[in-house]
Amino acid sequence: MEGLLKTQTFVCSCFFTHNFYIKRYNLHVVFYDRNQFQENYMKILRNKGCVTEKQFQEVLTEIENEASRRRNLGEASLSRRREIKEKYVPRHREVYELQDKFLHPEFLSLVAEAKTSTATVESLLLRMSSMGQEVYSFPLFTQQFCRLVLEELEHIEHSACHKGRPNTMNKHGVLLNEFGFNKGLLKPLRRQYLSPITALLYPVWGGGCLDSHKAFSVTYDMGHDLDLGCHYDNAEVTLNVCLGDVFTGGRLYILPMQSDVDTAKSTNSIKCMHYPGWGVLHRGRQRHGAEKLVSGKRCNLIMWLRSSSVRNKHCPMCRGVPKLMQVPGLDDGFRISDSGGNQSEESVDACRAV
Ligand SMILES: O=C(O)CCC(=O)C(=O)O
Ligand SMILES: [Fe+2]
Repeated sequence: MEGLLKTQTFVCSCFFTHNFYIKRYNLHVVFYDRNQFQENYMKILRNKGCVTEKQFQEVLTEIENEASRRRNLGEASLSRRREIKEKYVPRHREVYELQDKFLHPEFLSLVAEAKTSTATVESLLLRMSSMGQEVYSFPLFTQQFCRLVLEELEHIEHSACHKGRPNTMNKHGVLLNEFGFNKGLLKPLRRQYLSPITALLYPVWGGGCLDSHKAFSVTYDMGHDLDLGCHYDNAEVTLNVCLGDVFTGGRLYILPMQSDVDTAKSTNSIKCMHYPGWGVLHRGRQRHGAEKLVSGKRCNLIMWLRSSSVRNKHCPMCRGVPKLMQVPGLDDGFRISDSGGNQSEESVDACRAV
């Protein structure tokens, strides 16, 4: 579908009102206006140490700035893409085109197995590690490819072009689609390599009918962010791949899903060490965060994998039926077909989601 028809892209209107993150108080909030905010959060914030009028006003200003940034985001993204296309000269052109030699031999064998008609979760588990609670880890990229990507990201960071930052929580890192990583690298990675795996691992979460993604890098360093607060992703399935560098600490922790706690499947959180080249797959709505980096610098590639046939029914961020808005420059993976039904890229008949 994609590439033949012009895909109409949408965001849920909650993007402009929900999930504002106040890092200082480690709090996610909904913001419609000052009165509603004061009524809903004054007490909560006070309990978290936001006690003076000045502190409260600072929080308000921060959220209003973020709300305004989101309103202008589509336009800003389009303008950055124009600038990048005109001015950015890559350092390593080859990393923009996926080649099998970038992929770890064990990952290629995992994908080959996933593509067979006899593949099962059990047969995949002979080639990947289960961390419990539908969290899986496996080698994905070669060290050499990670090194090239890290150098490219460094080159991007030092370039004069404006950079789109991943989201409210990650200010250090870059939106990879704006720099042209999607077409030749990330889209083929999702379609040809990840989808066969996610179809088996996450059938009820849209793993069999992924049709878009949002990808970005995240960076933690001694001079700036060291950790990441607990959150869930705007994704049906998330891929988190460590690119390097040399670091200690910074483990990914993943909390049990409420449904797993209810059925007593698990009450323990999972801790994943990051190894350069290794990827972790988890459900996007499973709450998680990054522990404090102890030394060095860590950079990871995050792909929020999306399935329109799942999210069209249920927005992962506000948890309601999405109120779709078309905003030039913004795409949160919701889709509407010409006939008004749900339509997804490559997958309508292949979708195993319920
Ligand atoms: O830093 C990490 O490994 C986690 C990043 C993450 O969860 C996110 O950006 O959504
Ligand atoms: Fe996340």
